[in-house]
Amino acid sequence: MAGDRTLPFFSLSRLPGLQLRQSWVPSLRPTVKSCLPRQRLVFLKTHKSGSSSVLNLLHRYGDQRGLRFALPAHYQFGYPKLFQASKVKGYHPQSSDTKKPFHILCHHMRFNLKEVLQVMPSDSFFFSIVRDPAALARSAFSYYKSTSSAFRKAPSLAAFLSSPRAFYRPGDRGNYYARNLLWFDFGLPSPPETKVSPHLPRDPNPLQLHIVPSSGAGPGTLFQPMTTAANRHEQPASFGSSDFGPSTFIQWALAWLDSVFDLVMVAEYFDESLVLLADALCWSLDDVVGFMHNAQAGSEQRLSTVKQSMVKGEEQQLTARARAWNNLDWALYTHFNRSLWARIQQYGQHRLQRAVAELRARRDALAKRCLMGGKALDPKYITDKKLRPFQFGSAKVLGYVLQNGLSQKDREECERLATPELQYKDKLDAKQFPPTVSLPLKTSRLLPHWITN
Ligand SMILES: Nc1ncnc2c1ncn2[C@@H]1O[C@H](COP(=O)(O)OS(=O)(=O)O)[C@@H](OP(=O)(O)O)[C@H]1O
Repeated sequence: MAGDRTLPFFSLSRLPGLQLRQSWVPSLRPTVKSCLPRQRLVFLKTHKSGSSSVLNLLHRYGDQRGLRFALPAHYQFGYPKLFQASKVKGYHPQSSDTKKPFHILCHHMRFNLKEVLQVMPSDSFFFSIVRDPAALARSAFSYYKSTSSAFRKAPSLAAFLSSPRAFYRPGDRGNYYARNLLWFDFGLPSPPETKVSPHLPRDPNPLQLHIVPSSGAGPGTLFQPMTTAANRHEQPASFGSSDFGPSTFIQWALAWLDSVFDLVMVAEYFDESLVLLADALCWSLDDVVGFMHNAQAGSEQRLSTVKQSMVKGEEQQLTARARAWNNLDWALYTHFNRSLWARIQQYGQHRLQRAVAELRARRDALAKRCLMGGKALDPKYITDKKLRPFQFGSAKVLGYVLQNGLSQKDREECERLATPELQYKDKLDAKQFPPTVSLPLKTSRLLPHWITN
């Protein structure tokens, strides 16, 4: 695979199964650093899945090392439209991987591999995070209550999930938040009730598949994978199958994601995921330790629904309905949950447990040192604008207040850990694009031409 890194553009370097398998081999000797820290990263920031907590560690890592972020003009890359390279601030087309100037691409987007690879080298580390669709639905319902027309009409999440079609119409305003949000964020199309043209473009993104109305070709001609490098390798058996239907489509989409993403974290196993992330990137535990961001007040009970053993009947029903309604996300979630645990097995369960315990101890120590009350607080206590999270949705978004009397060094470190994503993005933006001093006209006229040109 090393050779692949030198190949131009996207087509040859991210092949199903190959790069993935190699980058998934965990390091064997944790104490000896024989690897080089990876610093070209693409993080697909999925919605309502713990992604802001990951963003904070990426912001800090890049900030402290002077890495260049591919930043949106505002806070997202034209979402819900598919990502376009032209939305990156300071982007200029570069054909060669080595000339691509950015290290980290990590703000909200709808994933679009072809365009991402216009901005980021093809050997970047691609990762993302998923969350149990039941927990995600609870979070999204509260956050996007007024944004999604389906949620807006529904009196409660329970009412919505008991008869979602009474409230939900696919193309209506903001309704990507109301169903299969992860699938949408990964840039995947809906599976065929519709059918797929056999003639497909040279494009690695399944969104570019030509989906034709179901009155079109017969079932045997529904689908062929795109004419990319993938064609130079064995196609998975299911591709040629004559009974191609939604489940085959889902399997194909998951296989495609496996070929693109080096790691998909799972919010319910956040710390386990962080340990694997540090290992895969050759980063230290200190690089990945951080605080939880963007939690909504009252959500503690909602977290880790898959781990709760004693959920009430109603909650169980709601969970089951949310997973069924978000069937594509459930397929994604179970797939990546399985991959995570396979990877944990490879890493070693005991070794992982020790690392997770170490990570938590470091987080606890940081919380004690940095945070008033040692935990996230109601925004009414957060008067410092730099630290107050953006308030949106029907619940309060929690944030942090720093301890008094910190040394300057501690204060800087604690502030980095506690800074919400929007403020941190603004800070990085100001650093990468320092405001140009605009001199009064009279003065600038007096300046020599080599300064003004
Ligand atoms: N470490 C960790 N583990 C598990 N869950 C976590 C974690 N960090 C954040 N969260 C929960 O994720 C929700 C916010 O997700 P995002 O940051 O992705 O939201 S956003 O799309 O950027 O607005 C939000 O969920 P709700 O509180 O249920 O709304 C957070 O509580």
